[in-house]
Amino acid sequence: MSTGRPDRVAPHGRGVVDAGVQDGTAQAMAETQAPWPGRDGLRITGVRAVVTAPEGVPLVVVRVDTSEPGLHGLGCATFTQRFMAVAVTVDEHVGPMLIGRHPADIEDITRMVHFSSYWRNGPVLNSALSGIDQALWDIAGKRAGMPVYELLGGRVRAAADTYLHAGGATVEETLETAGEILASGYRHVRLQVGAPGLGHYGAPGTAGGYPGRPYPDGWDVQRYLRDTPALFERARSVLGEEPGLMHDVHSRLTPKQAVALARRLEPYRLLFLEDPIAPEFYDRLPEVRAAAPMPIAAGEQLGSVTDAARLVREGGVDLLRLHVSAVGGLTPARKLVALCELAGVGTAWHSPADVSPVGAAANVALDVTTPAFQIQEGHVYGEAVHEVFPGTLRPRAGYLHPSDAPGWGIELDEVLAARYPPVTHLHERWAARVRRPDGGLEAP
Ligand SMILES: O=C(O)[C@@H](O)[C@H](O)[C@H](O)CO
Ligand SMILES: [Mg+2]
Repeated sequence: MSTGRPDRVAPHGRGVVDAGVQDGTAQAMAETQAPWPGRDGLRITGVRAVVTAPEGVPLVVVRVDTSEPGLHGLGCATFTQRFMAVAVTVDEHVGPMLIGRHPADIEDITRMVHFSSYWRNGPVLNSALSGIDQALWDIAGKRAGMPVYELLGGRVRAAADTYLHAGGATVEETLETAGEILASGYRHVRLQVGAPGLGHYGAPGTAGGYPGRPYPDGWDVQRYLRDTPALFERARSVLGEEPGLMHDVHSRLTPKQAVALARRLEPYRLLFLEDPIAPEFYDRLPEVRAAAPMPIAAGEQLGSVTDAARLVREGGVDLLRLHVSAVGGLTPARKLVALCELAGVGTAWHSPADVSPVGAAANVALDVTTPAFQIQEGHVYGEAVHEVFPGTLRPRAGYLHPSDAPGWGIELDEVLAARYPPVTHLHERWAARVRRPDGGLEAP
């Protein structure tokens, strides 16, 4: 792993002598090799994680090297809240199993890695798996001379329509930002408004907003249930009928509160209402969805392909909203896409600042190759990200067009990446403050 922090740099074999990997020289493990001959002599020669935070958010990518000079692949393994755990999983546990394998055996390699821990799934293991999976797809594309979207069967649309976030301290501030986003060419915008104390999710608060309460910086659910319909009522009168509007509850409501909010928002015709309830209660999403007048989008916190499939099969979502790396990468995600297509469920992949540009490119490859696609969350990466990851997609008139370069079309400048060392506990410092005014912790 390369993190730009010398104290954390951990080359293979750090203090641990492995049966197959010694002295930092990668050697193939006999047991993890395919029981069939490779079509040619190409082999995986190295696997490592790189952690970098060019815009403050720690990103994890995996680089897989091969025996062919210059032929390597990149995959997104970003789980920003636990980036070090993912990097160690890649470097110490998973990477060595890939040495000597032919990079074309993506399905077998990812199944082998998945089964090999016996206890499997979860965001740490799946993010590591995604890093290698997407890197192998990148290599496959480069070998074929094709962008990954062609390997997936080719386009069914030109580009992915995206939305950005508008979140202000007041309704007017939120709508001002929303107006700027719409004026710059986007057709859809996610609206969040602030509140006293912590603020509502995605928008600022005011310190000490609930004086005299046990926790004056808290978040008040009843206030949220009043503020949100007021935000959307004003939004329609200011922004008009045309823009697509959405809202992220960020999983803070009970199923009944979620239904009440959804009904109050009906006149404003949201494109979707996101994460109305916490993942712990996903078995109650079907009842929320059945009672909600607008499409329900959920799933960014899923860390299991099985749980995601259940959400689709049991009628919990109108729009499946995966953090693709958290379910294990492109290989499991494309199976879920096929399930969505067959079940009449749409897709709206998670892609804010804590998805790497490689992951964002994987999202777009899925978006442009499935009829199930509905909309894509967008994030305008800062220039530092473009420098570290040359080829990072730039939205054009609100659309993300896939790169036509082979693979993902994205490279990684590791020298520059090292200039942006990751900082721990950014998200945790925020999440630990999400409490009600009585001091009780809330799902963040
Ligand atoms: O839909 C979103 O973009 C948010 O839910 C963020 O992904 C979440 O706060 C973690 O970064
Ligand atoms: Mg969200």
